[in-house]
Amino acid sequence: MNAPRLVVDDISVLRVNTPRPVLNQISLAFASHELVSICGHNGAGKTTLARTLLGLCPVAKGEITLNGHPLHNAPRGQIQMVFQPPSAQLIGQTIFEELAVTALQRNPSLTRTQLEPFVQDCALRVGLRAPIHADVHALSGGELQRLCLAQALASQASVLVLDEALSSLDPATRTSLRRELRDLTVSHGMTILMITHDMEDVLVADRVVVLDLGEVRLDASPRDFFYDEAGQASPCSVLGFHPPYLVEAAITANQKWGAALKPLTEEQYVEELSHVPVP
Ligand SMILES: Nc1ncnc2c1ncn2[C@@H]1O[C@H](COP(=O)(O)OP(=O)(O)OP(=O)(O)O)[C@@H](O)[C@H]1O
Repeated sequence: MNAPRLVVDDISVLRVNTPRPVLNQISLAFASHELVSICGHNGAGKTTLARTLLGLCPVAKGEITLNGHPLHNAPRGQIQMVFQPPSAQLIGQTIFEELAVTALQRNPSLTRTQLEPFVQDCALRVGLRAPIHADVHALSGGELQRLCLAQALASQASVLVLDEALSSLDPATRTSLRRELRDLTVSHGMTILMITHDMEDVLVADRVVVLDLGEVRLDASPRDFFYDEAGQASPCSVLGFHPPYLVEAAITANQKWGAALKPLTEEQYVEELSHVPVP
C-alpha cells in the first residue's frame, strides 16, 4: 500500500439512545489510488463511518487524520460523499451550474471562459454525455450518479465516499460506473470508499473491509474474502454474504476438477480455466 492518506485511529462513536458505541475502536488506513469496499449487514455502522469521515458525527475517542493532519484542520472539501439518492445533494438547475458552483468553491478565480471547458472535461471523464446545459431534473439515475462523480472531480477531492450509490442502477450502468471509479483511482489517485451490499462491487475493489456491530471484522483482499486457500469454499459465506456467480462457478469447477481457480473477472476465469488439465 502507498503511504496512508486517510487514517482512522482507534475511533469510537456514540449516538443517543444506543446502549453501546455505534463504532467501537475502529482503526483503518486508506491510501491514494485505493478502491475499498466497505461491507456489513444492516446496522453494522457503515453509514455512521461515512458520516464520521465527513465530520458529521462527533468522535468520542480516537482521531482521524488526512495527509497527516487532524481531520478538522484539513482543507474543506477534501472528502466528498455521493449520497443516495444523488438528487439529495444537487443545488444547480443544469449540469453546468452544478459543476460550476463546485469548481468555483474550490477555485474562485476561474473565469467563465475557463469554466465551460473545465465542466465539460469533468463530465466527459466520468462518461456523462448529456449536454452540459441539460436540466439536472431530466437526468436518469445513472446520469445523476455520473454527475455526482463529475462533481467530486470538479471539487478536486482526494477521497470519495459512496454510500450504496450504485444500488438503484441497472446492471449495465453499474458495471460501467465501477469502471469509471477504477479509472478515477488510476488517473486522479483518488481514494474511493464504496459502501455496498453488492458483492459484484467487491470484485473490482483492492480491499474489502467488513464491519459488524460497529467493529472491523475483516480487512482483506477480495481474493481472500471470496476464496479459501484451496479455492474450495468462500469465506464470505461464513460472514453471511452470498458470493457472486463468478466465484460460485469457480468453486464448483475447483471441487469438480481438483483445481484452485481464484478469478475475480470473467477474463481471469477463462484464462485460469484454460490451464486446468482436462480429465
Ligand atoms: N442518528 C442516529 N441516532 C441514533 N442511532 C443511530 C443514528 N444513526 C444510526 N444509528 C444507529 O447506529 C447503528 C448503525 O447505523 P448505520 O446506519 O451506520 O448502519 P449501516 O451499516 O449503514 O446500516 P444499513 O446497511 O442498514 O444502511 C444502528 O444501530 C442505528 O440504529
